[in-house]
Amino acid sequence: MKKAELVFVPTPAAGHCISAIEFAKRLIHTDDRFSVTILQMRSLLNPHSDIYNKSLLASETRLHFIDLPPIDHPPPHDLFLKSTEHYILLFIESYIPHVKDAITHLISSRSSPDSVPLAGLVLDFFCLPMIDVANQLGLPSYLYFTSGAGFLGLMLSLPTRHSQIGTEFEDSDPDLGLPSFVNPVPVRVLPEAVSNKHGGYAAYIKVAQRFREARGIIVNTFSELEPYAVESFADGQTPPVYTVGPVLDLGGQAHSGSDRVDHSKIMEWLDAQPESSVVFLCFGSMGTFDAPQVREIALGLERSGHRFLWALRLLRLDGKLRGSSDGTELSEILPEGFLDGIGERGMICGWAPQMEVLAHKAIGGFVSHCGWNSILESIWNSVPMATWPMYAEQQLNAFGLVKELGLAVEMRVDYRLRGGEVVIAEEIDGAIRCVMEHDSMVRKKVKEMGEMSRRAVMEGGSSSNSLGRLIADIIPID
Ligand SMILES: O=c1ccn([C@@H]2O[C@H](COP(=O)(O)OP(=O)(O)O[C@H]3O[C@H](CO)[C@@H](O)[C@H](O)[C@H]3O)[C@@H](O)[C@H]2O)c(=O)[nH]1
Repeated sequence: MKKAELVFVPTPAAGHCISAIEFAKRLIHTDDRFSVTILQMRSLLNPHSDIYNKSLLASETRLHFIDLPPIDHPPPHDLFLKSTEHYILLFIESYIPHVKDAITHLISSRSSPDSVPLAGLVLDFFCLPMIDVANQLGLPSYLYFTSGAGFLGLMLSLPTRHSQIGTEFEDSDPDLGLPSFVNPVPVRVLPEAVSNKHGGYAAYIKVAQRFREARGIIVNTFSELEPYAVESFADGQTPPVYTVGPVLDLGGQAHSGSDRVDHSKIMEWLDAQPESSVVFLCFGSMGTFDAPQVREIALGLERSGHRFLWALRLLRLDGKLRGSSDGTELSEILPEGFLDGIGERGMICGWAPQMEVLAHKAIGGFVSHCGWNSILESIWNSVPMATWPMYAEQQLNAFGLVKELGLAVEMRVDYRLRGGEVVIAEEIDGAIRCVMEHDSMVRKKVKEMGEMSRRAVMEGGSSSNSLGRLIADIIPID
């Protein structure tokens, strides 16, 4: 039997890395000819990855991890504050020599005729400059895209616009006609990077220019969710696109590190709540708020009168709470009497077992930052969302959910607003009421889409078939 080993290079941040690992698991569980080696850079933002990886090593015999040596000169931290995307790209590019060494070593260790040959690289989108390494070593490269097809369409369109216009987007630019969206897309919902003059735009262009060099693009979506976008890729220029999603950490294993808050307490509290009565607020692996915004959320929750579970993280990446001193107690930030007043009506935690929470019958709505994994998890569990995008492509995802798909209620948030503006309690209250009480159409659509998402990955479903086509491309039938 012909076997094949793939080398995955994920961006070392939770939203990317865990998705890539889950896809690797999907691949090896679907076809026992595959094994996967994952090259790991030092984690940018996910200190818990080690715990997860160790547990996987014990259970997945065809999944291997190689820790790349640390880089000598990481980019200066102030670049991160000017443009996260620029920083991440520089960080990843510094790893190229280590990636090349690791793969060269893997190839030379398989020189005997009965060893499993390397069949290609699977790269995260920030890792696309590593296509050069693959080319030098004579290996094909696939892109594993951890976000949706709508955003993929934007990335594919950037090189053409860049060759014609050559500069960053401006807020005054007219709405954009993107093949991956039915409606014209306002520039204000594009990722901040495309307007960023401190390296963010240049980083996006650099990466976007490599997309069409991939042998195939694997996307964590399913064709029933974004049919318009998926069809737009059949343009004769885009490499084959394989929609393989939802790829999810269904067991919630990846996010259950031992130092997380007491998950069983959260689940016990949910068990005691009536069906569909709790609104869940959670903002991804990196979403944090400053003190004034935390207060407004608390006031919004109070006004709405709904039961809530709020995954609240105060600390920023620099370890400090903006507008407050380090180590500020929650009770000093929240409105007076809030913690005493909520009684059994609400629960605040630092990190929630999101997948498990969304699957719980007590959850009636989800206020989400619209990270792509959160969106898929919400759809999978048929939970309607209220959108609160924060950074990266989340505003575009929110636009897609609300305007194109009708799967979410819009909260008016302009994440580009800087300088102390907050989303006020009235807006938060309104969105919570809308998602919990009024929008039966959204609820119905999410339920239908949730069912479709589960069918997509079953045998004969669209994503399962697409994965089959990908496998046939990697190991062609003789
Ligand atoms: O308290 C928490 C917070 C998060 N999660 C999990 O963490 C993951 C978060 O992923 P995602 O929703 O995609 O958010 P980010 O971590 O912010 O993901 C990054 O990567 C995504 C995929 O590329 C992008 O869509 C986002 O914009 C980008 O910020 C999900 O699986 C959640 O279930 C928890 O389990 N508990």
